[in-house]
Amino acid sequence: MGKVVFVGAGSMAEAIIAGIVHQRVMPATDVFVMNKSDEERLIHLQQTYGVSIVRPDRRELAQAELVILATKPKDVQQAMQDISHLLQDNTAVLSVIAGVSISTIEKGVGSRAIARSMPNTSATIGLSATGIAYNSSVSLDMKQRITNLLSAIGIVEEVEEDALHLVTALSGSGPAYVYYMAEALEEAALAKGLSKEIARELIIQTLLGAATMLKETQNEPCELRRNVTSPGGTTEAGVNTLAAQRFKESIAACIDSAENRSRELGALTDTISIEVKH
Ligand SMILES: NC(=O)C1=CN([C@@H]2O[C@H](COP(=O)(O)OP(=O)(O)OC[C@H]3O[C@@H](n4cnc5c(N)ncnc54)[C@H](OP(=O)(O)O)[C@@H]3O)[C@@H](O)[C@H]2O)C=CC1
Ligand SMILES: O=C(O)[C@@H]1CCC=N1
Repeated sequence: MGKVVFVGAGSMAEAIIAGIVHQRVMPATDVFVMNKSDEERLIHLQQTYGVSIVRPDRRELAQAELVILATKPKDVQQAMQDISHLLQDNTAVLSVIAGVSISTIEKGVGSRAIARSMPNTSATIGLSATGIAYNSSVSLDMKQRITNLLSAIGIVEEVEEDALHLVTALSGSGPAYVYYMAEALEEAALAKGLSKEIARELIIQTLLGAATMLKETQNEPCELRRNVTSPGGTTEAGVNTLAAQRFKESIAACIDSAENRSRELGALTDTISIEVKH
């Protein structure tokens, strides 16, 4: 991959940069970062990862093989307006922004190779679960390069663009659900007198062990659950309580709300018209 420019330098950009740099996918100095105004943030990324800061004339945008859009959805229109006239025709654009459609990005940066992805913050440690969709201008070669880049931060699954709303709800937001579960387990344990240190260690190992069992045994989650559940035992008592409190229905409603919000964010950005300079 040639030069890569991140437009937006927040937590998601940092997670991807950390993955790219730690996995040595490309020289850190070929990774450039720019944002709206927070210079301290750019310096932090430069000092932590060895990436380069886009210069004031933003010449790196004209030299980029790939531009990664990593702003909040509400800021992407302005960001695209600021950069589109600086891009070469053969520069590809990869978005990591929730909800924003490929057609909105095409309106913002012109007709070119565009990929829309949904990684998650586990990218920081190379364990993102990333969904991706492409427009028809992305060549097989560019798909491969983008997949290689994103593989440095975890697994990559190509899906139809519309499915990215669901992917966002499932694996984009997913780490937060797991952390919420960890919070709940820890609060329950602390309330019953276990020390925070011991509770934390037990919970981390339990989540890690369960995720690893799912991956390594390839068994169905319900089968693994049954293996833990002795008839008349403690797990049955606990799981029955979760079922009575409508655990699965809560999770289904959670995914539904997050997917709907992704669609809403997309609809909001689709309706804003921008002045395109290219
Ligand atoms: N956090 C997550 O778990 C995930 C997030 N995402 C997506 O990643 C995107 C970024 O999220 P996150 O990193 O958390 O957001 P942050 O708020 O941390 O970062 C947003 C960045 O965008 C920059 N920015 C705003 N306007 C412009 C502009 N006009 N030109 C250039 N840069 C601009 C900001 O710069 P400044 O600070 O100077 O204003 C900031 O660096 C979101 O769209 C989100 O949907 C995707 C997957 C997971
Ligand atoms: O909450 C959000 O909107 C972003 C997208 C997925 C994770 N964080």
